[in-house]
Amino acid sequence: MTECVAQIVERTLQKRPMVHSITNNVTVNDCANIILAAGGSAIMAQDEREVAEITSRSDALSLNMGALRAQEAMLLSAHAAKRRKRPVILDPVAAGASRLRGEMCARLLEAGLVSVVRGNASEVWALMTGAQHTLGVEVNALDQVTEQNLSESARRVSLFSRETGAVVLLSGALDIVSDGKCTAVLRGGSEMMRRITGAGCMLTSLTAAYCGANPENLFEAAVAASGVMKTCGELAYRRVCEEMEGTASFRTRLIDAVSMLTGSDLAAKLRVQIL
Ligand SMILES: Nc1ncnc2c1ncn2[C@@H]1O[C@H](COP(=O)(O)OP(=O)(O)OP(=O)(O)O)[C@@H](O)[C@H]1O
Ligand SMILES: Cc1ncsc1CCO
Ligand SMILES: [Mg+2]
Repeated sequence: MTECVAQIVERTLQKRPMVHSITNNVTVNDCANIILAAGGSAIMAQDEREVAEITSRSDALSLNMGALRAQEAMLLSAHAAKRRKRPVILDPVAAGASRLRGEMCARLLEAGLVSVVRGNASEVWALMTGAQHTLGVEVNALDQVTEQNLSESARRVSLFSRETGAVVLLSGALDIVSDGKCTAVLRGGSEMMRRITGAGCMLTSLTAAYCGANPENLFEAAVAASGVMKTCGELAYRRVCEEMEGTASFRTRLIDAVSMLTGSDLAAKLRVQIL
C-alpha cells in the first residue's frame, strides 16, 4: 500500500490532472491552491451553459455542498463525468443541516453519479440515516470516530460504501477509507486542522486531484489524499510551533507542505493500517 500511495503522489505531479470544482465561496481559493500544490490544475465553473463542456475536458469533478447553489450545474457536470468515466468526488458539507443538502446528496448518490464521498463523521452518518446530526459544517463531538468505536465505525463506513458503490473517506482524528471490500485507518494529523475552515474542503480537493491522475485506483487515491493531509498537517503544525505562529499561518504552512512533499517523503512518513 505504501509503495502504491507514493506512486499515486508522483503520478499526480507528472500528469497534472485538471480538476473541475463546483464548490462553496468560503474555501474556494484554498481548494484551488491545494490542487496546484499536489501537481494538478484547477478550474472552478458553475454556469449551466458551460459546466458539461468543462467537466468533459477535466480529469475529475469535485462537488462541494458547502454553500449550496448551482444544483442543476452539478447534475449536468456529474452526468458529463459519468459519460466520460471521470471520477466524481462529493463533499456532503453539513448534509444533516438542511433538507436541501441531504436531498441533493441523496440524488447524486442514488443516480450512481458519485465515485468517492469525503465527509466528516456527522456528514457521513447523516447520509446513511437521514438523521440531523449537526447544525453546522463541523463534526458533532458525539459522532466522532475514536479508538473505542473504531471497529464499529469502520463497519458502518464499509457498509455505506457497498450501499452507494462509492469509495468513502470519513475524516477526523482518525480517517477511515473503504471501498466496501478493503478498509484502511489513518492516524496522525493535528488538532489545529479543526481550528481553520476548509481543511476538509482541501482534503476533498486533494482526493479529486489524486483520483483524476489515478482513475483506476480510487481507493488507493483516497488513502493517498488522507495520508498526505495527515502528514502535511503534522509538518505544518511543527513549523507554526517553531515560529510561534497561529492558525492563519498554519493554513499557509499546510499548503506549503503539500507543495513540497514527494512520493518518497510520504512513503517514509505514512501510517496506514488495513483492517
Ligand atoms: N482532531 C484531529 N486530529 C488530527 N487530525 C484531524 C483532527 N480533526 C480533523 N483532522 C484532519 O483534518 C482534515 C479535515 O477533516 P475534518 O473531518 O475536520 O473535515 P471537515 O469537518 O469537513 O472540515 P471543513 O468542513 O471545515 O473543511 C483531515 O485531514 C483530518 O484527518
Ligand atoms: C464555513 C462554511 N460554510 C459553508 S462552507 C464552509 C467551509 C467549511 O466547510
Ligand atoms: Mg467539511
